Amino acid sequence: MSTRLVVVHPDAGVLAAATAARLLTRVLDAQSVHSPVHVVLTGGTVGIRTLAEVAASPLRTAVDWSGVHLWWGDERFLPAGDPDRNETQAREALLDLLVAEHGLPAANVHAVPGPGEGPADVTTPEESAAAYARTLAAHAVPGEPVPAFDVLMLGMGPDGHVASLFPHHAGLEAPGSTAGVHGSPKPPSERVTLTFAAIGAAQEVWIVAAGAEKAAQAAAALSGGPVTQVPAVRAVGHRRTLWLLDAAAASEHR
Ligand SMILES: O=C(O)[C@H](O)[C@@H](O)[C@H](O)[C@H](O)COP(=O)(O)O
Repeated sequence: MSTRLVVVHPDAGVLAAATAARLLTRVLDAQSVHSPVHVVLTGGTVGIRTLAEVAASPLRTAVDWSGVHLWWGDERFLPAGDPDRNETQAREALLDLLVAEHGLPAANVHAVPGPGEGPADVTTPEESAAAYARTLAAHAVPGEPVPAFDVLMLGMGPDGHVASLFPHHAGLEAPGSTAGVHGSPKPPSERVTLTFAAIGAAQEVWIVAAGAEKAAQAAAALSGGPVTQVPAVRAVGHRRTLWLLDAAAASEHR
């Protein structure tokens, strides 16, 4: 039985700082029980701001990063190092620091292959998705498609998308654990995303959203709107789903 919690913070800055503290203590709790710990990161302004808050937190030194694996819920299909890649922004905000000074093995950072990357030398979002799915499966319990992610973080767009799962898009019903995306309404148009099946494998799913422009879709998702219109409604954790909002994004939720 999955439980749901809605937590509202006064503004985006406090939301990012609180989510960073929550992530660090959740990783600490998880690694006191099992290793490795798997965390899925998100792109977007609040997602990256949360990583910067982790980098600024003294609590980061309490985590044994050698036993943590980091993944992405989605990625823009752009060349390695492109400033618009979620990976690039995450490395700049936090991951480079964790690798350089806190013992996070570089091999534990599982980037989604961009054009020309990876052993498969991918050329399309579908090839990248397939390569990413193979890596996910290689780190899963035998027979499972993806690891049992301890925490899977998601931002939410004003249209209610999470990861790169957009309203009325084919990705909503994609089989398997990953999918290639074309025609994304949020640029760039080509992306790679986890599917809802992969998202649902997470013990905890955290949807982190700030801003009045998210209020209508946050309220729609929380009241159970159709997934074709508000994909975030299907972002549910196996054990727990947290909606972490600022007051503006929560302003239409009753
Ligand atoms: O690749 C991406 O763009 C993100 O993964 C995307 O899903 C993002 O999290 C939402 O669009 C929210 O973004 P903002 O927090 O910037 O509104």
